[in-house]
Amino acid sequence: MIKVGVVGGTGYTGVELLRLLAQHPDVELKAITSRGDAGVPVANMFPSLRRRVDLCFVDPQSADLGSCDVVFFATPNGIAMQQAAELVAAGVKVIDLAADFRISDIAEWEKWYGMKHACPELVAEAVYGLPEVNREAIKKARVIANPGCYPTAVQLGFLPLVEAGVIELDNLVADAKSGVSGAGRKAETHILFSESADNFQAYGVAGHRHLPEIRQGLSRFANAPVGLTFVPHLTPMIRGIHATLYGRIKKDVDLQALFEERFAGEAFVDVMPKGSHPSTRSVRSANMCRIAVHRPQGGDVVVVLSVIDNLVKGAAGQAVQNMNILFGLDETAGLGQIPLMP
Ligand SMILES: NC(=O)C1=CN([C@@H]2O[C@H](COP(=O)(O)OP(=O)(O)OC[C@H]3O[C@@H](n4cnc5c(N)ncnc54)[C@H](OP(=O)(O)O)[C@@H]3O)[C@@H](O)[C@H]2O)C=CC1
Ligand SMILES: CC(=O)N[C@@H](CCC(=O)OP(=O)(O)O)C(=O)O
Repeated sequence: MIKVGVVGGTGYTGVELLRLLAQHPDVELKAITSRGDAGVPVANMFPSLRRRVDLCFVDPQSADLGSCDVVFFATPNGIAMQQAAELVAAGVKVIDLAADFRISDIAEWEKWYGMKHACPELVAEAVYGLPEVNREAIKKARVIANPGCYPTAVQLGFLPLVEAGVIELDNLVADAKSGVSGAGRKAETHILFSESADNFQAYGVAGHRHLPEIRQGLSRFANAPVGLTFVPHLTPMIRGIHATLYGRIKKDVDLQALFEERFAGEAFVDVMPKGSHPSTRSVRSANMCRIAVHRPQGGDVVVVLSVIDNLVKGAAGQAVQNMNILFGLDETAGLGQIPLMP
């Protein structure tokens, strides 16, 4: 059994990790942290986990993380980078759901995240955990930077087009909508029910911190610089991201075949039949990205629709997928959930 620690077990991605890990055949949960709720049984806070998780939260300072095989950080940005080096030195694998190890350019990271990086040397060796691109490197990683939610939906949607040189790279557009759980469980005015329900709003148009992450990924796929306009929106649903992606076609290829071939054999990317409009509900609670590719009126613009559950393929599910790859398990172990309908 793989001994697992979760730092940040009281948050949304933390409890989602617990839901998935508690059903995983090869995992033993050893430590789940909370600063404010240390000593409280996990199942008291989350009755959905009654009879599945019998641990109490422990304070992160006193948690025995060094005896785990892998530790997930489901914490705000800037926490994992303070503890990763010590864990790695003790032979513990680290999977960070936050952004501490996602951006190779430290100055760029410090600019967008507004803090000094505590551990730049590990950024250089960390592997960006997008399995559909980096599977081989993930197998050997000591630190995995789990991708952001928007970056997962946007990169997977653009991947076949950018890799194959099918679209112009100077002016890609990603118009993305997220459910409110994307903002986490901490109290903030803009995510109050009376502010976010029956409402719809763009934000971060001038620059969102996922912009450099997406741009870095797309530039690597293309092996060339990429121009991207990224506009996120908050939409009144709990879970889900819907990304609508636009690019100008420069090479006339069978787009449906391109997508089907690129993702053939991928358990967690579903290329839908031609003409489809994937819904966020079709991936709710599942580790899945569903994609449809369109060429409206046969023109020179390609439109890709990419949907994920932000908490699963956009966070905890992808983190478990990375753990499976890292430990040589079946990549789908513990990730067989079928989305909830309705
Ligand atoms: N929500 C989403 O859809 C996605 C989130 N992410 C990223 O995952 C991370 C977690 O997000 P999310 O679960 O939404 O956030 P939440 O705000 O819901 O939870 C944050 C968790 O971190 C713990 N925590 C906060 N500060 C510290 C600290 N200084 N030391 C140790 N633990 C701490 C909190 O627990 P306590 O206060 O009890 O200690 C809580 O359990 C973030 O970096 C986020 O950006 C990534 C992809 C998608
Ligand atoms: C709806 C909402 O607020 N979403 C969050 C992004 C989600 C997230 O958790 O960001 P990371 O993946 O980088 O950690 C935001 O825009 O800040």
